[in-house]
Amino acid sequence: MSKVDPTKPIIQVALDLLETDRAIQIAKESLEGGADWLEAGTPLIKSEGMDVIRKLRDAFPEKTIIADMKITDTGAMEVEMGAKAGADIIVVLASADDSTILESVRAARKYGVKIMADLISANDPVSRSMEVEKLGVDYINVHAGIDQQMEGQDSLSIMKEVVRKVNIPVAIAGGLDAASCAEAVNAGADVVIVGGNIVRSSNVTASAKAIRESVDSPSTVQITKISKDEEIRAILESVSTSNISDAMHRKGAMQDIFPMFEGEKMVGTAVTVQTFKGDWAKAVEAIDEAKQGDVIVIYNGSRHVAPWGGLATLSCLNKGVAGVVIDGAVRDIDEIRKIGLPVFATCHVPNAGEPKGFGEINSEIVCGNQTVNPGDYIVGDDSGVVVIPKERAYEIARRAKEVEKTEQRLFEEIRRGATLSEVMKLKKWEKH
Ligand SMILES: O=C([C@H](O)CO)[C@H](O)[C@H](O)COP(=O)(O)O
Repeated sequence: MSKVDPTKPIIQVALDLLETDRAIQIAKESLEGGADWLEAGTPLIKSEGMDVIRKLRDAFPEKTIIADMKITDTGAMEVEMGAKAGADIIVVLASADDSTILESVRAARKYGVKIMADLISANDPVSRSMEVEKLGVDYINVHAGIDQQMEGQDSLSIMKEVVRKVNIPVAIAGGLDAASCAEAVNAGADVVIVGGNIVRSSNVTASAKAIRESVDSPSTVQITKISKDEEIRAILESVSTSNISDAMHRKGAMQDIFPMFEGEKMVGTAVTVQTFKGDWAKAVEAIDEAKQGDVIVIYNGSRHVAPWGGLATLSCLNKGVAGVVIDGAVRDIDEIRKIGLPVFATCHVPNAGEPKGFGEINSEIVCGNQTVNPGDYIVGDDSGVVVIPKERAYEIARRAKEVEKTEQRLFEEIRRGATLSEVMKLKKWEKH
């Protein structure tokens, strides 16, 4: 049960952006959707300095403004900066030394502001929450950082313990959406801090409104739990290969592999095939090894003799195979188009080889100049094919989703009349 007002938990929107003018516009749209508090996010403060707090204060004189400074040292000096710039609540790292927290609290009392202690990366967050409460902080934030979220960490289970141990209001942050906000409120969160799922949405007001509704009526929100693999596949279905390439810092894209017809999306886990020029046996036998939702990834190496065609493609449908990638040629494009299974290859030719039987199924291969291991996630669309190592699949999927969200918001701002370089302030961010 919330310690502040159980009927109206607070929505704090984290303006994790780089530019003041975009932050102010997005803040306005979030408030229209029902957000309560405005947070100058850490990246925004680093990019624009304390001036962004002054500008937020001028633009929103009545609103509670949080400066997410994540103070680690010189507590008094930094709290003074935040307070004099116009913040109401200043964020100190709970993992900072006790001396820094005490100095922050003393300065906060002097300047009439409050302190929120952020438990991000604290060694023993539950014990530390009790310690920082004793040191005098006003709020605790149980927080899974953005990089931590990408690796699957979340803050809800820790928050459930923290709310039982402290008497001050508890905030929660870490990739919250409408459903997880409802869960957090049900578990006793007083403040839900939402960044990406509001500020990078193409419709900020609607996203804030959805969070407002779930926070105000948390018991009506349906929570569905799915497996990691289902979650990875669902995210990869919703993003593009370009989003994934950005998330992988331009690694993972196969070279010289193209869709054989357009408009097909393919997501699945690799069954790998090493075969040889003019030999199609292993490529076709791999269909029998494949499970529902697999992608058959073949190295063949010939541009002139195809190890794959229409009959093999039709066989894939019977096994629920999600698609085929061939470093080499494919034939029967007209049949494959009718069958509708996504097939990606180097080129197409009419010639087939023979079923000689050389090669391996499910060994490490190189396809399109990328190493592919069995079980790696393979995604294809009109831009090409990317391979995601299975060990990093969840993280890359989550990061690709963040890339997609950022782009959706940029699309929206360009649609309103700006150009890409204006929105991104390209000149300002060129290397000095
Ligand atoms: O504090 C945050 C992070 O460390 C970057 O500064 C975020 O504002 C916080 O995690 C909320 O953002 P989302 O996780 O994107 O909801």
